[in-house]
Amino acid sequence: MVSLTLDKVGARYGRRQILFEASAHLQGGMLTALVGANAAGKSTLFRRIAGHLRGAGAVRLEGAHTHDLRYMPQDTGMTAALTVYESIILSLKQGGGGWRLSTQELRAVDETVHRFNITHLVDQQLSELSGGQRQVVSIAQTLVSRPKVVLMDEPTSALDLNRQYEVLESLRAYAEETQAVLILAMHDLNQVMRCCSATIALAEGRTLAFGPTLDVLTPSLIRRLYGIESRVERCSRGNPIMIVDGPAAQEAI
Ligand SMILES: Nc1ncnc2c1ncn2[C@@H]1O[C@H](COP(=O)(O)OP(=O)(O)OP(=O)(O)O)[C@@H](O)[C@H]1O
Repeated sequence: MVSLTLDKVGARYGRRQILFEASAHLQGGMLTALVGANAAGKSTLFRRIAGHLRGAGAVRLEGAHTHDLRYMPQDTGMTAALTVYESIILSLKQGGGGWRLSTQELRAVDETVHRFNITHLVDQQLSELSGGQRQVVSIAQTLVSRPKVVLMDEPTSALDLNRQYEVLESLRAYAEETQAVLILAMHDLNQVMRCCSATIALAEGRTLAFGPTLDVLTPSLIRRLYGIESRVERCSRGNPIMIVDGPAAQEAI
């Protein structure tokens, strides 16, 4: 089992402190959401965990090494003159090991292409993809090497409703199969409630709450995070959904 512990993690850009003692303990095998308002520090926390930024506190991995970690930033900028298939192979080969593909590696590429339902895109040039297609290809590139720790910055922000469901289900299946730690920075709280077992809530660089998603995403926390009045109800299938009533009164925040 893989686990990731954030122990009073801090981070700064130059002299500006962005993260303050962010703490959480994440188990593998499920999806964890990272939520918070714009500029709360979600991407900064990912950069700190990925080792792109230094800072106070400690990031501890158990059952995995730092080379097992993949970070998919918000803007993946696909400019290389490659086909989708070539780009996924390139991602697999980034860890080294020469250019010859073993049967196992070929199987990993094909499995990933199937998992994310992009077989029809494999021969297409990256430059010819739509925004949503690029996002799914980027997810495939991130997971092809079967990393044990995965940080994804808004992985479904460009996807239509159907594709969001499909991709989040595939990510959940990947986490279960590999027992990997997957953290997804997300703004769609309904998708978070549906797919993510645990949630970290970040506000102004501090972890306000961490735990089972439905315990974290209470109306009072949502009011505090976003200044929004909301309530949680059940849809016709019994799943929790968040109803937004509107902006909270200033004195209530
Ligand atoms: N490279 C950088 N240099 C200086 N400041 C930065 C840099 N990147 C981000 N910041 C600042 O750090 C703060 C947190 O930004 P971050 O990108 O981590 O927020 P976020 O929670 O991911 O936001 P969003 O939901 O809008 O993507 C912001 O105030 C931002 O201006």
